[in-house]
Amino acid sequence: MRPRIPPSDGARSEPASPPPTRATAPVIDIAHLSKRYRDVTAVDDVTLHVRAGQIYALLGLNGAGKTTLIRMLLGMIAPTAGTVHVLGAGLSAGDRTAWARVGYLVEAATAYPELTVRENLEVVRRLRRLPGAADDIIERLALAPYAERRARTLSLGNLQRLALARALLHAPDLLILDEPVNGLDPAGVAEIRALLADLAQQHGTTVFLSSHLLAEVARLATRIGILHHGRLIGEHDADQLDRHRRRHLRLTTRDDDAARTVLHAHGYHPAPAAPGGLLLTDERALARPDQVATVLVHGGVPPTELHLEEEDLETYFLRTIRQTAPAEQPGQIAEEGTRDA
Ligand SMILES: Nc1ncnc2c1ncn2[C@@H]1O[C@H](COP(=O)(O)OP(=O)(O)OP(=O)(O)O)[C@@H](O)[C@H]1O
Repeated sequence: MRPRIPPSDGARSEPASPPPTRATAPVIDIAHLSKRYRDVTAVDDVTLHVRAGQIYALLGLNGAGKTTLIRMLLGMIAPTAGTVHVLGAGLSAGDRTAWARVGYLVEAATAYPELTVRENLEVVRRLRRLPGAADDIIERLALAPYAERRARTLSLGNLQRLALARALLHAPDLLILDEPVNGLDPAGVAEIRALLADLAQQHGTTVFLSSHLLAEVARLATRIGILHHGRLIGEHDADQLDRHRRRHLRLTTRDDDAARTVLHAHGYHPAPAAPGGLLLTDERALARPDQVATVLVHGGVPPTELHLEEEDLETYFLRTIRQTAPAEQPGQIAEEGTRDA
């Protein structure tokens, strides 16, 4: 276990209303952050906080401003306005103590092409003066079969694993990852998801990551921010996401007009569905589909099919984005949203 942020100094023995301790202070504290490039506002007045142990996923389509925000977080570029604090410090200010506790991966994974996977990790280990060998991290990132291969011969997915291994080698308290699952196949995505979840749950590592794979990454996060055109248009605790996803009861009968009349008579509000059948969104219908079926049976129009359907995460995210972008054509957004890595 790595050292945790100490609690308040304990000089007083009596419990009192807790003062704001370092343990409760955000690990990442971003306030009114903006970055403008001539006529492009890449990041627009973003305020967000990431707390210790959270896995915060910043989700957005290509060009939403994710990389720009992460580069400001790491002090690689200067904000046009606003402030950024990481572990209580500004990383750009060259605070070595904070840097020693941060692992990061930004944009395309790179490595020394002529060195093997193991040698690449050894370089980082020596630079950081870390004890031991790199075997543990090689195992954890499933890189053992490639340990003696030169980096230039690796697939994109394995290069990404190597980049993650480098970011994790010094067991950082905070991991900042820009598109960490880029180039990985679905099995690779699932592995990285398990690894990050384990780091957060078993070791208390805080993770801040960005991705355009909305649904894929949302399943890993404990908190989600949606970035669109540089603006943070929504934030949710992951366990609250289900509340926001639309649900409906889809039913078909042999006579939809008769079914609609029966349902109306019982206080439901059916709407026509495409390509046929009816949709119900009444809370009462969603909570008790069996009662809807009973009403229809008693009314002489038994349902031939009855499904409780829930919007998937991808659809939910795209709807959220679309609602804040009325000027755009839905088709454009859908295309953008389904674009692959
Ligand atoms: N150095 C730069 N000069 C001018 N415009 C830039 C620069 N860097 C980024 N941008 C613009 O800022 C916007 C946000 O880009 P950014 O790379 O941060 O988005 P992103 O969400 O990371 O996208 P992607 O997933 O495609 O990497 C884009 O319109 C991009 O063209």
